[in-house]
Amino acid sequence: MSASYDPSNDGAVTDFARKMSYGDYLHLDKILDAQTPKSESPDEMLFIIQHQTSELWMKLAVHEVSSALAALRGDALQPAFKMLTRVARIFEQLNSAWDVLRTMTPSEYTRFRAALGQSSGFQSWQYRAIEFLAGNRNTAMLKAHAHDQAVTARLEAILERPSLYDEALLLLERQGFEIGADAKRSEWRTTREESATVLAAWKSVYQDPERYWQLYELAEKLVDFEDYFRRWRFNHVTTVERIIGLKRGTGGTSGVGYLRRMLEVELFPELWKVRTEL
Ligand code: HEM
Ligand SMILES: N[C@@H](CC(=O)c1ccccc1NC=O)C(=O)O
Repeated sequence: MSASYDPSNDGAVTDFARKMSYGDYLHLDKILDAQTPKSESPDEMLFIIQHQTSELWMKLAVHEVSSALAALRGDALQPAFKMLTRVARIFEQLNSAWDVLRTMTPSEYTRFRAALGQSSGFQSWQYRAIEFLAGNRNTAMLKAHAHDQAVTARLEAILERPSLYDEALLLLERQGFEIGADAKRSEWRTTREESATVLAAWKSVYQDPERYWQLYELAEKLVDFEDYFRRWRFNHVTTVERIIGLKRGTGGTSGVGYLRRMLEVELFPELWKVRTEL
């Protein structure tokens, strides 16, 4: 291609005075005007963009998990599978993003860390929404959002209804499996108790995949989702240790100690336990 090539001779549209352009459609004016570093550090831009892009991907994850949950409720398994696959891919994307942030050294981060004040990813409501939607429901996590009525209302609305895993268990029941206490719940705000009855139901599914192919596929989609989610947590805690060591978090927690504890959280416990049983 020569430097004098003019795409408008090829039909490229160039007059957007009265037409919607790429930037108009994507509201790039808003998005690209939202990076305001609080320090002189040249690395703060990386930190901001890393978080903003993560929040955009999380927005899509919230959207997809919500849709998957509704699809399961309506017995539309194929669409739910497609959405869950997409959620796993989003997490893969979030996981790769750590490689960019890891290029920031402790010395570089220290130059702007004080400017962050007490803000922290701990206050990411979209992250909490994903956890709540999946089924990890610790209502104590609502406290950090009490100052924001709109966010609190959105999180409360998620807690009012069954989680993704609850919907998977209700589907098991509709397909004829005994799920015990999970079939009789009247409130959804808290994380359910692990159950031997549910474990036995999943065991039957895994012992005869040909017979229960759809439930088997659903179980593996959920495990895939949790697998990627765990990798995200692991990448986070490793990056955090690499950058701030064992310092307390700006959000007030013990930092790496807190994040290591969170590595133990299981979203779909019986789906992991069933492996030992086969
Ligand atoms: C320099 C990079 C980072 C450091 C040093 C860091 C540090 C921490 C620490 C210490 C915590 C514990 C809460 C606290 O007391 O502050 C935390 C929580 C959290 N961070 Fe980060 N973080 C980093 C990057 C990120 C990125 C890129 C994201 C993506 C959005 C993120 C999202 C979160 C979330 C969602 C939590 C809450 C986790 C939970 O409650 O299980 N962090 N972070
Ligand atoms: N908790 C971090 C600060 C931090 O990482 C952060 C601060 C503001 C916005 C997002 C953040 N990312 C993840 O926690 C720290 O203790 O250094």
